[in-house]
Amino acid sequence: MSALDIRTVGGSEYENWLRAVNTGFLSPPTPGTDQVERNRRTDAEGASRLLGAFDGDRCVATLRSFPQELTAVGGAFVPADAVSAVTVSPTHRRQGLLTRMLGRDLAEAKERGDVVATLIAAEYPIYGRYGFGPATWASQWTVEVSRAGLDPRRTGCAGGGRISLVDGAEVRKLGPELHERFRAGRPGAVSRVPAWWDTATGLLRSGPNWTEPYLAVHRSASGETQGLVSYRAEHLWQGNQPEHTIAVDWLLATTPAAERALWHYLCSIDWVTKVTSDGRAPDDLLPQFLPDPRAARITEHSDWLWLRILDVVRALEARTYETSGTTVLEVVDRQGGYGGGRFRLEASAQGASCTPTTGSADLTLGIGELGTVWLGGESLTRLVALGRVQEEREGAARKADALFRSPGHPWCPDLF
Ligand SMILES: CC(=O)SCCNC(=O)CCNC(=O)[C@H](O)C(C)(C)COP(=O)(O)OP(=O)(O)OC[C@H]1O[C@@H](n2cnc3c(N)ncnc32)[C@H](O)[C@@H]1OP(=O)(O)O
Repeated sequence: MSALDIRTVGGSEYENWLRAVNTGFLSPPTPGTDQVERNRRTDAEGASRLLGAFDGDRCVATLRSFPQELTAVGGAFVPADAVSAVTVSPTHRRQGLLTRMLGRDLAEAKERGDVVATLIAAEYPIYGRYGFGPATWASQWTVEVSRAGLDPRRTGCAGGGRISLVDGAEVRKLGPELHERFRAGRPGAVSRVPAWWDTATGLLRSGPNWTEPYLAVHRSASGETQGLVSYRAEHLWQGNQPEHTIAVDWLLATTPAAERALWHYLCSIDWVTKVTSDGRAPDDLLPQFLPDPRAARITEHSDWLWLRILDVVRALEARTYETSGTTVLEVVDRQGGYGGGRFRLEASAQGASCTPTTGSADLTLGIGELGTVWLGGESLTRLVALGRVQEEREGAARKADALFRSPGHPWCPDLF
């Protein structure tokens, strides 16, 4: 283990710390004024906790965490310790700095009473050893517009809704409230600070290469804002034929009608032959909005949000369950003191109770596996088949799956 000093980073060390973040992420090392301004704002608004490891005057390792709310199955907002900007400079890797920084951050999160820790993993093998498991997945979709079967003469919304192009100021006004309604209905979604909207609309920029996106809002017939989309055009002329691509930065909707209208709008823009979007839910309704669903293809699919349960009792009591039933879980946590133990979960439509027990277990699983099934995006039966969860009683995984399953896949549209 490295003997370097790890400490909370204060104001005057901020740019030194940011230089280390850029170095770890292989970005140009010296932070520009745009990046410093944007990150300072985001960190101040988000009440970020910054850790750094110092070798002499130089910051060589970084970790940022901040308070977040994560939507559980059923819509409750659960307090989370969101972890990001994890870097160790190439000169100081594999000396235990990540282990020390994350150990300290998770211990403080547990002490504060956070129920889970969350992060987006840069590489799959890093975080499993710390009790994290993948809990949401994201897909990249590509729509071949000419195969979609949409009528090119129709641009209107069904049901009297309306789509308007708007500027950044309007999105900053409408977005936060729309997002609050959205995240209440989507397990896996996370809270946002106001700076998220300033960054998405260019008021805050990370560097000189920023270009302005197109922004459109969907309003229902009664005038309620139900959807927002940000997109850009990638130009391609084949001879004298336009074959442009619309690349969606993000698309949020609170009703299927608004979602359908926004995708149809994007597919109806003249000159456009392809519409692409990263980071969508694996069970996105997009293909089913098209007369020919095969026009929409998943071109990439990967794990996205990772979860580390810090408090098994509160995590299991915070979510709802599809049916009534009881299961006893032996939860193995290699990092003692966080989440391990044997727990009896009793679930019904009225709520759930989870209590430590000495009764015999139905299933034995790691804390990371519990994180993986908690949002309903993975099944215990599959994890048993993979040898990652052990059935202590025949049929226990299937029975527990009936409790844990959720009507839709969890989805986290944010990168943090
Ligand atoms: C939430 C986020 O911010 S995700 C971003 C993560 N950061 C990056 O990917 C930037 C580039 N990488 C790095 O900065 C560093 O390599 C880090 C942060 C991933 C790891 O930092 P280190 O200080 O080297 O990790 P540390 O020495 O504590 O390693 C602990 C264990 O994890 C293993 N490990 C660390 N990084 C990796 C990796 N990328 N792939 C596989 N195993 C890894 C180590 O081998 C070690 O295993 P061991 O205990 O069996 O020997």
